[in-house]
Amino acid sequence: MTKVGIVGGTGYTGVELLRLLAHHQGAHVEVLTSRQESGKRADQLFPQLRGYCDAVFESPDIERLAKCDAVFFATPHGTCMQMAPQLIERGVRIIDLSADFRLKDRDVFQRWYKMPHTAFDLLQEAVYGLPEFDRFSIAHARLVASPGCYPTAVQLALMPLLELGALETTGIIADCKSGVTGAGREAKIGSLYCEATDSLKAYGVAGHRHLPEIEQQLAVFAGESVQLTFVPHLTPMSRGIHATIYVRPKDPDMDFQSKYELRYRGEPFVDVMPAGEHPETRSVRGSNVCRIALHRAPDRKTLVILAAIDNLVKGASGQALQCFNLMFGFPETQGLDGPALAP
Ligand SMILES: NC(=O)C1=CN([C@@H]2O[C@H](COP(=O)(O)OP(=O)(O)OC[C@H]3O[C@@H](n4cnc5c(N)ncnc54)[C@H](OP(=O)(O)O)[C@@H]3O)[C@@H](O)[C@H]2O)C=CC1
Ligand SMILES: CC(=O)N[C@@H](CCC(=O)OP(=O)(O)O)C(=O)O
Repeated sequence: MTKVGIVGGTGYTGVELLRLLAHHQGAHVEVLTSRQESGKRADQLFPQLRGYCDAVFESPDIERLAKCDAVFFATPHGTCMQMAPQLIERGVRIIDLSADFRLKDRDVFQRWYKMPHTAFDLLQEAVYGLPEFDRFSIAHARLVASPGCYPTAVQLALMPLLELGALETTGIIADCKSGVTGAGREAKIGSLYCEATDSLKAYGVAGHRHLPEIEQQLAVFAGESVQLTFVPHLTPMSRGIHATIYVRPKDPDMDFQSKYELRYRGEPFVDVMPAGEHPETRSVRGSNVCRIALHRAPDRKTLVILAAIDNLVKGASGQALQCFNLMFGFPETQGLDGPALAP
């Protein structure tokens, strides 16, 4: 059994990792941390885990975590960078769900996250954990930076055409909607039922911290800088991300559908829907799948790309587990099989 640690086991992504790992044949949760719930059994706080998880929360401790083969950090930004150097030195492989190692440029990180980066020597080594782009590097990584939820949907939606050099690389618009679990489990006024329900609002229009992450990665696909307008919205659903992306193809007559089908052929977690379909967040609820559909706008010059993921699965814990499987030689779909929970 591969010994796994989870730092931040009481958060939405930490608990989702526990749910997914319950179906994993080759991993055992050896260390599970929470500073606030230390001493309590996980299945006492989260009864859905009764019969599946015998782990007990403990405070994060390097010596305990160093006994694991892999440690997932399901923690706020700034936590993993404090512990990662010591754990990597001890031979532990790390999958970080936070943004600590996603941005390659330390100054860009510090500007957007408003904190000093204390482990910047690991920034270049960290592998960005999007398996559909580079599963080989993930498989060999000591440190994987699991992508953000919005960036996952936007990248999978745009990667095929950017790789082909088929898009105008300015003026791309990504209009994205997220469920409330995207904001984490910590008590915040904006996440209260009465604040979030029966309403929809944009936020971060002037600049959201996922913008530099998305632009960094799109530039890797395109081989040139890509300029994007990214507008996130909070929607009254618990899980899900929906991205509506407007692009200008260089050749509007290109057969986009077949390019996507070809690019994602054999990908277990990307579903290119038949032409004319519309992905729904409920069709990916609880699943690691990103569903994509392509539509030509009536002007015939604009292509509209739709993508739906579950922010807690393909947008976070599922993708992190997919990376773990690649790193430890398990089938990539281990613990991630099965259809979504819809309706
Ligand atoms: N929610 C989502 O949809 C997504 C989240 N992410 C990222 O994943 C990470 C986790 O997100 P999420 O699960 O929503 O967060 P939550 O706020 O729900 O949970 C955070 C967890 O981290 C623990 N924690 C907080 N501060 C520290 C600390 N200083 N040291 C150790 N543990 C700490 C908390 O437990 P305790 O305080 O008891 O120790 C808690 O278990 C974040 O970086 C987030 O940005 C990425 C993609 C999607
Ligand atoms: C709805 C909501 O608040 N979503 C979060 C992003 C989700 C997320 O967790 O992204 P990271 O992994 O980069 O932290 C936000 O906009 O800040």
